[in-house]
Amino acid sequence: MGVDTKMPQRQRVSFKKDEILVGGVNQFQPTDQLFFWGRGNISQWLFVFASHFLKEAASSSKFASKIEPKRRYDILYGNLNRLPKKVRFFVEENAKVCQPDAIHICDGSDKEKELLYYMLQRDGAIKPLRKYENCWLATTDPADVARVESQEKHDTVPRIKDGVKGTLANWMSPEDMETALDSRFPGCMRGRTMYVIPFSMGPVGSPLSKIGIEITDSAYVVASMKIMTRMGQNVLDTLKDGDFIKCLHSVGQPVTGTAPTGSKYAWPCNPKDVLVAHLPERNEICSYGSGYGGNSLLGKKCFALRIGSILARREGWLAEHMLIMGVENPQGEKKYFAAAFPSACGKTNLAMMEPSLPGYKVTCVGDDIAWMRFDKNGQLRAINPEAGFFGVAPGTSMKTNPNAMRTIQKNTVFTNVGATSDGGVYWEGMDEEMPDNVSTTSWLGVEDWRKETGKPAAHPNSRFCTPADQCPIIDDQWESPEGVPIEGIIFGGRRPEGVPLVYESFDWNHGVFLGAALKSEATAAAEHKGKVVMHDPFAMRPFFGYNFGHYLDHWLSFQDNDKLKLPKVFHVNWFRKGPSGFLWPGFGENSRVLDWIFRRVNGEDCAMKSAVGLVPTPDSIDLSGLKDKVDMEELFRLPKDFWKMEVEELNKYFEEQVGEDLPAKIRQELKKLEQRVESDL
Ligand SMILES: Nc1nc2c(ncn2[C@@H]2O[C@H](COP(=O)(O)OP(=O)(O)O)[C@@H](O)[C@H]2O)c(=O)[nH]1
Ligand SMILES: C=C(OP(=O)(O)O)C(=O)O
Ligand SMILES: [Mn+2]
Repeated sequence: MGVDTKMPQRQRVSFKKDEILVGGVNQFQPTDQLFFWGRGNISQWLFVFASHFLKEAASSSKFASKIEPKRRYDILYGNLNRLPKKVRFFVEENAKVCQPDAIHICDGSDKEKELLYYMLQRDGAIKPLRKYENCWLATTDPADVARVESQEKHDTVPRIKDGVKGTLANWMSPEDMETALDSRFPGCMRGRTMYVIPFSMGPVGSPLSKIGIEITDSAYVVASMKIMTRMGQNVLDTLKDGDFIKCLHSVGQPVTGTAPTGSKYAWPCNPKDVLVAHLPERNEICSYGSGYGGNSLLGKKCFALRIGSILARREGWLAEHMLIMGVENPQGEKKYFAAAFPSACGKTNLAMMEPSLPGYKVTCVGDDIAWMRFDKNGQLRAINPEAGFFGVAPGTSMKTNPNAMRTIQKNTVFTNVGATSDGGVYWEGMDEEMPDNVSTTSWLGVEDWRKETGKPAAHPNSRFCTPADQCPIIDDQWESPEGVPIEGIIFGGRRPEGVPLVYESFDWNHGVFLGAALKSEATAAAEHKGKVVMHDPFAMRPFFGYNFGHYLDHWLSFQDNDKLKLPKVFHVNWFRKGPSGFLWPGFGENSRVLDWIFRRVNGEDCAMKSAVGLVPTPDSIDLSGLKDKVDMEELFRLPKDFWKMEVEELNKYFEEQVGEDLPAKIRQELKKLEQRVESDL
C-alpha cells in the first residue's frame, strides 16, 4: 500500500491586519506579528506562538524545489484508507512535507505496544529494567532535558512598555515564523517512520474531552503518549469526521539525505533548532527538534494548556495547570480541591499525598492539568484530561511520596534517571540503601557512579511516565465524564522568604489577585539560570495561550454570575526557609494545612484577618503528633519590609508586563494590599 504524493510543502499562512492578538500578550502589540516563547538567541531556540488570526493561504515555498518529492510511502502498520477523511488529509499533507520512509497508524493495542518497545530497545533508545515489570529506561541527549523556555528572554522579547522587555509574550514576524517552519519540516523525517497517534484528552467520548492527532517520528513519543493519553482506534471511531487538534512533531534529525544534523546520542534531537509553535486559529501545534516531555508529548502542555486555555476562554471554561485531589475527613465527608503550583513545585506530591493526620484520606484525580467548567447548577467541575503521570523523579521516595513509588513499579518509562546493576532505578532523594554489591550508572552513562563526585546520578528534571490507573489512591471518580465538584482552589509556589504557610483570600476578586501575583523560585523543569524568584501567574506563565490581561478578565467574570458557586481560594507555601532549611516538613504533613482549608470551606471560624489575607487563628492548625517542633510563629510572620517590597515589585511587574490590559479590579486589589501592609493590619 502506498500514498501518492504531489504537494511537497506545508501550507503557508498569512495574517489579517488589525485583529486582536492572542498569547501571553500584554498591551498593544503590532498586529502583523506572531508571538513566541524563545530560548536565547532566536536563531538557536525558538518557541513560537502564532496568533489566532492566522488565515490559510497556500503558496509555494522556497524549500519546495530542494525537496525531491517521494512518490510512495510504505504503510507499516494500520490502514490509511480507513482513516476519517480529515485525518487522512492531515497525514498525507504532512507525509509530503516531512518525507518519512514509512507510516505507522497507531491503534493503541498491546501488540503495537510490544512492537514499539521491541524497536526502541533494538535501536538502543531504551533499556529494560529487569527489577520491575515492563519498565524501561531512556536517557536523552544532555542538550535535551527540559521544556523549552526563554533563558535569556530579555534578549528576545519585544518592548511592552518603553524601555521594558516582556516576559509574558515573545513576538516574531510572520515572515520569520514561516521561514522558521519552512526551514525545518520539509524532509525532516527522511529515513524515519512517521507515527500517527489519535488521542483523546479526557475520557473517550466525554462531553468535556477533546481529540488530537499527533504525527511524530519518535517511537519514544508514541510509547509515552500511550501512557499519558487515551490513544488508539477507539479515538478515531469517536472522532469520525469531526475536527481535531493537529499536532506535528519531529525530532529534527533525518537519517538520510543531506548532511545529518543533530545528536550523537541514541536519542535523536536537534537542540540547535528547537521550535515549538502554536497556531490556534488553525488548531495546529508544530514542534521540532526536541524529544523531551512538554516539547514532544503535545497533548500535555501544548494542547491541554496553551491551546486549551484559548478554547476555554472562547467556550466559557478553564484550562489550568492544576492537580485535582479528593480529601476525606475523619467524619467521612469528602471534598475535591484543585491546586496550581509551577512545574516542580509539588503538584504530583500533593495529588498523591499520604496524610499524616489520622483519619484523613486523600485520593488522586490528576497531578498536572485540570479542565474545569461550571455545570448547570453552578457547581465548578473538573476533569483530568490526561491518563498518566509525567512526574519529577528526584525527591520521590517511600517517605515523601509512597503512592508514586507504588505506582511506578510496572509499565513505566523512566527518563534520565540513574540505573542500578540489579536492574533498578536510582535518583537523588530516593532514600534507599544500596547493597554493597550493587553499583549505579548515572544518567550520563558514568559507570560505577559515586555521590562523592558531586554530580547527580539522575538529572534534576528526570521523570517517570506511568499510567494513572496504577496509582493505589486513584479516585473512584477520576474518569467521571462530568468531572468532580471543586470546592477550593489552592495557589502556591516556592517562596523561601516572607510568604506564610497558608492563607485564604477575602473574596473571589482577591483570590484571582492571588493567582495573578503568584511567584516561585525557578526549578529544573525549564531552563533558567539559578534559583531566582520569578513571577509565574496562575503557574501558567509558560502556558498562557492568549493575552494574560484577558485571562484575568475571564477569571474575574465568573463573579458577575450570581448563580455560580465560587470556590474559596487559598495560597500555600511549603518552602519557607530558616537558617537550617525548610521551616515546614511538607509532604504528608501538608495534610495539616488541607485540614484547615477543609474546615474553612465548611465555614468554621478558624481564620483571622491579616495584611495578606485570612490566616489561621492561633492553634487552629492541628499539629498533634508532629515529630519535630515547627516554628509556627516564623512560618506565619509577615515582615513589613518584605511585603512593602513585594507590593512595589508587583506594581512594577503589572505595569510593565500587563499594562493597560490589567483589569481595574486587580489594580484595586494591589492597592488594598498596599494599604493593609501600610496600616500593619
Ligand atoms: N520540601 C518540600 N519539597 C517538596 C514538597 N512537595 C514536593 N516537593 C519536592 O518538589 C519537587 C517537585 O515536586 P512535584 O510534586 O514533582 O512537582 P510538580 O512538578 O509540580 O508535580 C520534588 O523534588 C519533590 O520532592 C513539600 O511539601 N516540601
Ligand atoms: C511536564 C512538566 O510538568 P510539571 O508541571 O509536573 O513539572 C513540565 O513542566 O514540562
Ligand atoms: Mn508533576
